[in-house]
Amino acid sequence: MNGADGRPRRVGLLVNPTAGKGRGASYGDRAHRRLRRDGHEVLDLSGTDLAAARAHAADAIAAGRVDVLCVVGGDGMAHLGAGLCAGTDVALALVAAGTGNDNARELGLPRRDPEAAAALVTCGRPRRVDLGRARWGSGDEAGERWFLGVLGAGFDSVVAERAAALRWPRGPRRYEVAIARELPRFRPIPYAVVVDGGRLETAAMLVAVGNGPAFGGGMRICPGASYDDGLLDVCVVHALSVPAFLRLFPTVFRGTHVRRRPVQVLRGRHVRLEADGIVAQADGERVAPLPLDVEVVPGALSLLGP
Ligand SMILES: Nc1ncnc2c1ncn2[C@@H]1O[C@H](COP(=O)(O)OP(=O)(O)OP(=O)(O)O)[C@@H](O)[C@H]1O
Repeated sequence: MNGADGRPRRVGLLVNPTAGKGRGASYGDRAHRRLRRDGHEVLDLSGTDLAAARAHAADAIAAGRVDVLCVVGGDGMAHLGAGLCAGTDVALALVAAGTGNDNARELGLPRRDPEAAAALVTCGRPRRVDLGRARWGSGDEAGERWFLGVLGAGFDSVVAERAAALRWPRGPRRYEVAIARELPRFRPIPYAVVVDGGRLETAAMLVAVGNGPAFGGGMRICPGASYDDGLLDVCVVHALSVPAFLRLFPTVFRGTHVRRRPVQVLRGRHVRLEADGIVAQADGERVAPLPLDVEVVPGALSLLGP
């Protein structure tokens, strides 16, 4: 079937109904209606959970049944979609419906407007963007994960692990509770960070590897990162007292923390992160315990943008 512009569009639609405190379900319906109205053939690949959604979409892509994958959700869905489309000819469309939407915002995509976002399938321009690829383990234990925005391994990911383990409260408030519990006991983490062969050993609060600039709902942890420069930005927040760490926190939303002395920014194509007991998160999704090797893969994703 042809799209409104005459180009063939078989659209795999992947909706996370839980995204944005339940906004995902209605945004998914609205995106679906818009795609159908624009004349596209829509294949609903959504699942009851993340694993089912991933399996449906991976099967459809492997079988050559879709030209475009349209994901409806937050950064977690952008993460999933980027990984599914990486290295394929299937273009990704993002319908931002999350709480953070860091990638959609930094990529200049519509937010809170599912019709406008879905319309990019018809009239958007495909743009090649870089992806990060994290690899770990060997043999049967080996794994890899693509990511679009930021991979974090430090205080941020310790808090995320803690929040995931909490039964109560639900939603973003669980991060506030997790921060309140972790902060008093948190000690700088001994890391080895190897960027293009240059090894840095340091005690730090966190290390973030950015293909894009932001994570955590507007925190521009790697403000100089660009999705199409063929490089990863690495932000190291060296050891700080808890009060000094708290004072640094608001500056991260503006990205001005990088001008402060305890913060160091490195840039390169390959990054190895080593630390004991730290589990990395990327695009807000759990990845794997360190050590990890991260590389940038230039132009790995075709993204539909304005
Ligand atoms: N049916 C489903 N399909 C996909 N993911 C689901 C589903 N149900 C629950 N999830 C969970 O939703 C998480 C991703 O949420 P997503 O990022 O899309 O929204 P958000 O957390 O509200 O937004 P943001 O990450 O931008 O703050 C995944 O980790 C996954 O476990």
